[in-house]
Amino acid sequence: MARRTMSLLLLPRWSSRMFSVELDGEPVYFSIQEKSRGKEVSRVFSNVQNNDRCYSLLVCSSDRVEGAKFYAELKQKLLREMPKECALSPMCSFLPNVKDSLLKGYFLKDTSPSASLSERVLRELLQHEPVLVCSYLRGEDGQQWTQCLWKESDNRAVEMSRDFCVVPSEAPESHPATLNIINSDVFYNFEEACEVLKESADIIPEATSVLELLPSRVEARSKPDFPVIVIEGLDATGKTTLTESLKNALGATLLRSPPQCLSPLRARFDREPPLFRRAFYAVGNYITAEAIGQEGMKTPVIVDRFWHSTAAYAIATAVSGPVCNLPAEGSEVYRWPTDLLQPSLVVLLTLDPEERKRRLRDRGQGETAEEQELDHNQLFRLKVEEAYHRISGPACVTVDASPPADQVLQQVLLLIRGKCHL
Ligand SMILES: Nc1ncnc2c1ncn2[C@@H]1O[C@H](COP(=O)(O)OP(=O)(O)OP(=O)(O)O)[C@@H](O)[C@H]1O
Ligand SMILES: Nc1ccn([C@H]2C[C@H](O)[C@@H](COP(=O)(O)O)O2)c(=O)n1
Repeated sequence: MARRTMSLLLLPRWSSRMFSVELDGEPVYFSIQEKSRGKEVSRVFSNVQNNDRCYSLLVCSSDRVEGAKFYAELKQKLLREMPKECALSPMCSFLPNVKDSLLKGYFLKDTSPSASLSERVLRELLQHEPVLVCSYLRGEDGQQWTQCLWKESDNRAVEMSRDFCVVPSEAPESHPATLNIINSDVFYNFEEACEVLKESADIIPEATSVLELLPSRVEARSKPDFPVIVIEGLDATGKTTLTESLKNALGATLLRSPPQCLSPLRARFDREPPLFRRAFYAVGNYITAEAIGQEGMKTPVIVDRFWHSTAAYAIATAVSGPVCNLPAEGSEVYRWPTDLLQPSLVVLLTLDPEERKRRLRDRGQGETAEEQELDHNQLFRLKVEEAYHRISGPACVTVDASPPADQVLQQVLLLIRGKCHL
């Protein structure tokens, strides 16, 4: 196994860090603080029995491509190699309010009879991979827990200090994922998204094919002469139906993001971790923008999904838990990219979840993993919709998509005529 590059950035500030473990889809926070009597036990440890063992693993790579790939592989590796009694919860560590300080990993609770298998797997990971490994020791009072960082040289667990222990913490002002959204989940200019594809070409050969389809740089084009109308919404809200009708009604050109030329590569990137998947969709918007620039000189242009989709799905996936965990309205994560063509109007189709499900069932096509997630996970659906609403520059205009298709069309035509003077 090749030795991977390890970042030492966090070690000296370990005690300033906060930790978050996902329990039932909700982050539970703790930190490492000076021991004092009467502190509560963190909820993370409240159901740990005497013979159970707890560990944390944090990915700590100085190379973002390697780190993203390894984080995705780590889960599979742990599921494969750890004892079957070992439960895995996503966790992270971060410096509150410090951008790019997020380290992702897993919290492990091992209830198997012996420590030998799990400790062998963890020792091997520590030797060969960019990970920090900690184990947790219950204090003599049977209540407080100490965090022990494993030392790399001899694979021994080293107690940070008996004077420091795990204590529950209040949720930070913003969800930890927010600290790393920019340029990991959402890209705010063409160059940043391209850079990820360039860096990943060694491990994802298809990245080279995507790069070959891209404009060499994004040219500052003059605004198209004709209006550009983007139709957004969750799957099965009626985008395809409406965009086809608008095309006919307005004599418009219909474009999509991602564009047709990326279709053969899409499934490959949908299987990749968020860093690569999101960079793929981000550059797709720029290819579509090129086409909008050309077609918009000749006819009105209708676009089926654009930047709002790219950002809203990425933010909603990155941020766990309920809608209130999303970055607040007005946050910089909702801003429009500096170099991406701005449409004249963005329409967001909204639909009652039951009606959307009925339409999905009636359509009977396969769903992508993210579409299945939307179906099963009410919270995720709410977060995507809310993120759509918060994106600005241009903001979207909501249209109720539950009436019959011809009525939705008339409603949107009214909007277009009002806003775009068509
Ligand atoms: N206003 C409407 N009333 C009833 N059914 C509709 C309406 N609009 C679309 N449908 C039907 O709902 C289903 C989903 O519509 P459509 O494919 O247009 O959605 P979509 O948003 O493009 O989905 P996706 O994003 O998954 O491609 C289709 O079977 C379509 O015929
Ligand atoms: N411009 C776009 C278009 C799509 N996506 C992503 C977001 C979802 O994962 C999925 C939905 O697309 P659909 O299956 O309805 O074609 O694709 C994006 O990020 N940016």
